[in-house]
Amino acid sequence: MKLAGLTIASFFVSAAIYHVHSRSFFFLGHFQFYALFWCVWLAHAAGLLFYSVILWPKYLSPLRRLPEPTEGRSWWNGYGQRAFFGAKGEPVAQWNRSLRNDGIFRYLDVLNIERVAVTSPELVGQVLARIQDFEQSHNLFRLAMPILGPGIVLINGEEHKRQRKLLAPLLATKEIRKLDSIFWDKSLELLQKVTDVVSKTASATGFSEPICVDHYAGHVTLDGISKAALGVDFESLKNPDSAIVSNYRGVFEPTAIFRFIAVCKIFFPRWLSESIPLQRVKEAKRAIELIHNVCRTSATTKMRLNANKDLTTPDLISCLIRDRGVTDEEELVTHSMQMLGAGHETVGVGITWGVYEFCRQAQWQKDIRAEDAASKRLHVRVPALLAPVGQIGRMTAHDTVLHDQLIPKGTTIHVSIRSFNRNPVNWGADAGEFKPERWLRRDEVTGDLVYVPNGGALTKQALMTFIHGGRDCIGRVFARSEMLHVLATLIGRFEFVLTDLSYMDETTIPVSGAGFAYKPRDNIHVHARQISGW
Ligand code: HEM
Repeated sequence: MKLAGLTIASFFVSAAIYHVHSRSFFFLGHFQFYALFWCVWLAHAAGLLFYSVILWPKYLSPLRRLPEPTEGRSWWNGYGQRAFFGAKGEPVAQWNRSLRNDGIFRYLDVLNIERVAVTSPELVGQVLARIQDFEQSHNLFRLAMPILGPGIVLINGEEHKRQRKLLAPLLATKEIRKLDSIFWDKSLELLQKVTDVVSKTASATGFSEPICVDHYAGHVTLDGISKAALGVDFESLKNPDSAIVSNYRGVFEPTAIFRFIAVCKIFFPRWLSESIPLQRVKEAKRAIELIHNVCRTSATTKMRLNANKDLTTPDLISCLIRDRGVTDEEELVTHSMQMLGAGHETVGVGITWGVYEFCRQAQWQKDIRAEDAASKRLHVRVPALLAPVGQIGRMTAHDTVLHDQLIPKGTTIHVSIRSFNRNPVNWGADAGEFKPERWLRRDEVTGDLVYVPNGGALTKQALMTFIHGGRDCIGRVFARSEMLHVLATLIGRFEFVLTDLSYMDETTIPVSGAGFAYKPRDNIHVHARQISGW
């Protein structure tokens, strides 16, 4: 928009200057006019850049009085490099620990664009509750809309409300139970795959060659969500190299090119970013086309079946058609894409971190096999505690006030889930330590372990993994159930150890800054050994 405005303004200014000097209206055929136009355009662009990179953030913005980190900050690019390469949510978590603040601070991002980080339970609660003031990030919309369509995760306002009302009941506990058989089937298929690898590659100690957890977690969850949401099995466990699977999974590879393309999508028009001559761009386009076709075919087949009263499958799209009367094909494709987008990578990354955490805590692997109901409930919560989505963004829909601070329209607000889940205000002085045993208590009378639902949290909404408020994750029951099935079967049959023991220290694991999920950049590899008797 800014680029178009700049060009139009430069055109008229150059035309006016040219006319004053030459007294002619026929400037379009003259070389001098174009030379003048580019000079004016460049002068405008430099002025605009100076204003937005220096003048506004440093001398004019009402946000400049908020506390902010300054150590190691570039004078023109703020913490842009860190934001580009770093893991989502981690910088805000670190600044929240080191910077004196009242639950709200500012930091400068790429080209000194201002970001507001909100960290205290009260302010985070307000940002998540006031969804008309703090909308879904427009950058996320620009990035994901061409892939996922105008669906619930990306849109705002009345249409968001309508879609949420339509979809949320389909993901309630009662409905998710109907999908259990899908989760079991897929977990067993995965188990067989890993069993094959272990029996083929086991050494004298019984441990297998390195197994890439991300690979299997990504495939089992792609199959799970495609079957449960669309009623179509992508069969990625069976055929990981099929066109649809390899292209689609490639879209989520958190490489530097991924990030570069994402930035281009934010700053440049869609036609331009989509015509970048990179293999990755072509593959992504191909993957989206393939998936769209699958979603469309599935929707039309189901609508036909429904017309004959033959639609009996429990998947979400079938429920939308049969029980909620949705018959618009385009809308069904959008819902399918949103479910695939929201419910695949997130759960896959959750399972990866779950296996990682079990490797760090060998005793838990034994506990879970001991079938203690309370510790089982605790341990399957582990991936959720680790927060597969590190941070969310919101954008102010208009000038608004938060904590007596005026926040201009269009400002991006960041809530670091990583920071919130480990904030002493929420969990006490030992918040930084990963202690899932917070969720367990020994009953004084019976001596049994009892599961404590809120984990002894000091504030009501301390666990932010699925966030809270009017845009909280409607897929949380689905996610927990799928993770439970997959992890319980894996840990039940295998003992896992990390291949790289330096990774026992969580802080040594490089995490990708690309993509939506808080994903290990170089994957997690483990050795697996089959437990006798399982
Ligand atoms: C461990 C796995 C998951 C995690 C950590 C997770 C986390 C989140 C988070 C943090 C949000 C808020 C995003 C934002 O507002 O920017 C969200 C929204 C959402 N999630 Fe999940 N999610 C998970 C799995 C799922 C699954 C399996 C589904 C669907 C089957 C799903 C469907 C959705 C939808 C539709 C929204 C948008 C809700 C709205 O805007 O009203 N999620 N999720």
